[in-house]
Amino acid sequence: MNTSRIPGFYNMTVEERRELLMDMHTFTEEEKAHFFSGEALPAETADKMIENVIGTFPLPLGLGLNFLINGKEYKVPMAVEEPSVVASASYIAKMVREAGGFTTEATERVMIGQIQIVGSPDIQAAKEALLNEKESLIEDANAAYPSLVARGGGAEDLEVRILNEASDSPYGQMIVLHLYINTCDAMGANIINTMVESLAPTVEKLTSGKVYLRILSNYADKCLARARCVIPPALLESEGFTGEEVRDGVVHAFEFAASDPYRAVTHNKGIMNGIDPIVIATGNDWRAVEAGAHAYAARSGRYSSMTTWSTDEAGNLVGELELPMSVGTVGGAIRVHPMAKIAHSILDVESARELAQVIVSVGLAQNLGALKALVTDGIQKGHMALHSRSVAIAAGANGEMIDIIAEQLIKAKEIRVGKAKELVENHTK
Ligand SMILES: CC(C)(COP(=O)([O-])OP(=O)([O-])OC[C@H]1O[C@@H](n2cnc3c(N)ncnc32)[C@H](O)[C@@H]1OP(=O)([O-])[O-])[C@@H](O)C(=O)NCCC(=O)NCCSC(=O)C[C@@](C)(O)CC(=O)[O-]
Ligand SMILES: NC(=O)C1=CN([C@@H]2O[C@H](COP(=O)(O)OP(=O)(O)OC[C@H]3O[C@@H](n4cnc5c(N)ncnc54)[C@H](OP(=O)(O)O)[C@@H]3O)[C@@H](O)[C@H]2O)C=CC1
Repeated sequence: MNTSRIPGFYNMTVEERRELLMDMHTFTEEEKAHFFSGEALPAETADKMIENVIGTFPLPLGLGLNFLINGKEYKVPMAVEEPSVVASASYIAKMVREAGGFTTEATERVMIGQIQIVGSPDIQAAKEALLNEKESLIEDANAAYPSLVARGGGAEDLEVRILNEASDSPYGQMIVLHLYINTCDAMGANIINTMVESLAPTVEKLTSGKVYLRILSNYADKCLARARCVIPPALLESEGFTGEEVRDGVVHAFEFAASDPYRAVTHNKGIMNGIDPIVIATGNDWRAVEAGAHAYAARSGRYSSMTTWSTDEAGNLVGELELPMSVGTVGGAIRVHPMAKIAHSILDVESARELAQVIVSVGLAQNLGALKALVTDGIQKGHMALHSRSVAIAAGANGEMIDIIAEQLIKAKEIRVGKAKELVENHTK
């Protein structure tokens, strides 16, 4: 039974959770071996992935539960070191599923390759020359990656921009060619770079200029994913707060973030709390996603909230998130890192477009989790209660002592390492 609603999952042992997943999903023997061995990434594999390897740096991998997106169930693998993130995502996903779940959509997967051309004697003539050869440039780019074209992707369009045209610009004029490439299910950085590099000699000839940079743009604003949720106030009710109060608080919190970059950065960090863990767990490039997301949040010219929260005519809370999402289900480390392969088996998405839509849903849920806590009890109550276990470990607790010290910290309402050290000393006396 493929449901993502597994009440009490967090009360099971790690071993019990793994066993349950084995029953719910199909894994290869190799995946099972990795899953149970505790060795997430063998040193020999790590040594082939990056340079100067001296070890690996594991992160906890948890499951965001309860996600219902476009009517499909998802258990979301999340690799993250911060307590309460997974719990909060699961909490809001549970609420949203009661309201019918997330609805999402995504554009086609069009990524951008840039070619920088400097020193053309007649910049307008150079632009014209490139545009006149548009079809043959696209053909040449595709000839550099025929397997992508065979999959239904490849270079589809081309644009030419002139930068710094104004005479008072402090920087030199240059031409930038944008090649629009459908990268199918790959994030596409290497594919794009291969294509734009292959065009450079022709571009130099056509423009009589010098080509410098030939690289993808991480501002993937033609590769967008959107998520939406509509929540009746009754589901938002919280101890001491009506659903309407919570709803209005969330809308005010959004307006704060939309009006003030100091708040917007923290608000958006809360969104990335949900996004980065799934991007990491699925073996994707989280720096690329982070860079694109923050640039998109500043697309109006002013850095602002990535999400919007409003009230509809029926009084429901409506949340929306649209972001560039340059992720893949193939390529890069995805089929190399054993845990990324396992994460894909659990997540069970069929395409990069589907993965992108799951990711923005988690980002939207995570944002609401934080905002709901902030406009009611404050963040410390839920977050610090879960953080208390890390504090106990930092103070030297181990084994069964961890939960005992964590409990004592919560009771004392002093969740800090100094207090935990005192408690550990008393405990071991
Ligand atoms: C932590 C909760 C969810 C507790 O909230 P609660 O009301 O005590 O939760 P509950 O006990 O009623 O449980 C509700 C559901 O939450 C999940 N859940 C509940 N507990 C667990 C757990 N231990 N492990 C796994 N899942 C858990 C689980 O799905 C559960 O349903 P069930 O399965 O029981 O039917 C809530 O207080 C919360 O969402 N707090 C916000 C936490 C948060 O945002 N953390 C991010 C770190 S802070 C930060 O970095 C960002 C920030 C805040 O600065 C961003 C910003 O400013 O905007
Ligand atoms: N600025 C940036 O963001 C940069 C990022 N990178 C890194 O690049 C990597 C991502 O590049 P990417 O090009 O995606 O990865 P790869 O270089 O691994 O290319 C993906 C490969 O997947 C194969 N493939 C199999 N099935 C499909 C499918 N359905 N759709 C598309 N391709 C398929 C293709 O090979 P074939 O056609 O032969 O089967 C293709 O070569 C990441 O590791 C990233 O960190 C690198 C440079 C810059």
